[in-house]
Amino acid sequence: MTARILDGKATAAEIRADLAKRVEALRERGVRVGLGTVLVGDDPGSSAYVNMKHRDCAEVGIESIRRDLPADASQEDVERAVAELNADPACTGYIVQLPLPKGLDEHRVLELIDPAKDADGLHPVNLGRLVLMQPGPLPCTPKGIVELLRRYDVPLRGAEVVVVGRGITVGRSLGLLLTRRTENATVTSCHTATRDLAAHTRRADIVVAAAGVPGLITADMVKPGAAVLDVGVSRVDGKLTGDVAPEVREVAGWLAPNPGGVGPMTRAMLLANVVEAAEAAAGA
Ligand SMILES: Nc1nc2c(c(=O)[nH]1)N[C@@H](CN(C=O)c1ccc(C(=O)N[C@@H](CCC(=O)O)C(=O)O)cc1)CN2
Repeated sequence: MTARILDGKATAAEIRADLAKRVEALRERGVRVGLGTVLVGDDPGSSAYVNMKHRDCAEVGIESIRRDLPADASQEDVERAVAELNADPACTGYIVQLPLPKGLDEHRVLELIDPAKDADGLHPVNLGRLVLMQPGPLPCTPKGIVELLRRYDVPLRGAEVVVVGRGITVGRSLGLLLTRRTENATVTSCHTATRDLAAHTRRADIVVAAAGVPGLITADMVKPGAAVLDVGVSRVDGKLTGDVAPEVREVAGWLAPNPGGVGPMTRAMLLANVVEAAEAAAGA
């Protein structure tokens, strides 16, 4: 068996085309849509992601607002940038690119974001809404994963999903999303203290690998026909490397590769969150 590719790049392009029409409809009603980003430091990965987010904005017709701060920016500098974006009427929603350089208090910064402008869904109020299964902006990577699975008709209801990694941007939030009544999956959260990872993944209908350990998921750890989504990001010899070994393609039923799978969906969902916020504010 060779896995069907869950093509996040193509799917994200379709989503952007749809969002461009919605942005145009808002513009015709006099509503401006703007995405802000706060980038601290010069980490090449983070800079590349932020550049891609602004390139996507240009394609869709969303205005870009950038706050790029140097690597030695203080906590006060970052908090000032957040306060400016909270107050800026041109900014519909914004994100603080993570991770922040060491020494900065990430939680404190996320707490200062106006929850109504939280395009990442990572403010404690919005994460609380997710826990309570109330409407609100959803974290972009988990939202992108669910959208990708839906568009490729990967069955979710009652599916056994193993999520490897418990970070807030992916693993932890994804578990909350997939156990909502609209998704109805059964989720097992695996992490560094999981005793027998392979025993869990072999039982799974869907494996989401977000550990950041290159090649962690090997073919013998995957049930034939399962869906495998590679969300891990590591740089090996300067090359982006995922958590899923290449041979998994011969066993899995579906595969979201890395690059080209979940990453572009993360960016598309960020734009979707901004457009949804603008539409809600405009009563559209
Ligand atoms: N504030 C946030 N910070 C981070 C998030 C997040 O959701 N919000 N997630 C990750 C990184 N991330 C978003 O910023 C992200 C990851 C991957 C991609 C992407 O398009 N990847 C491409 C390939 C890129 C490359 O070649 O390097 C792909 O997978 O095809 C975009 C955004 C951590 N930080």
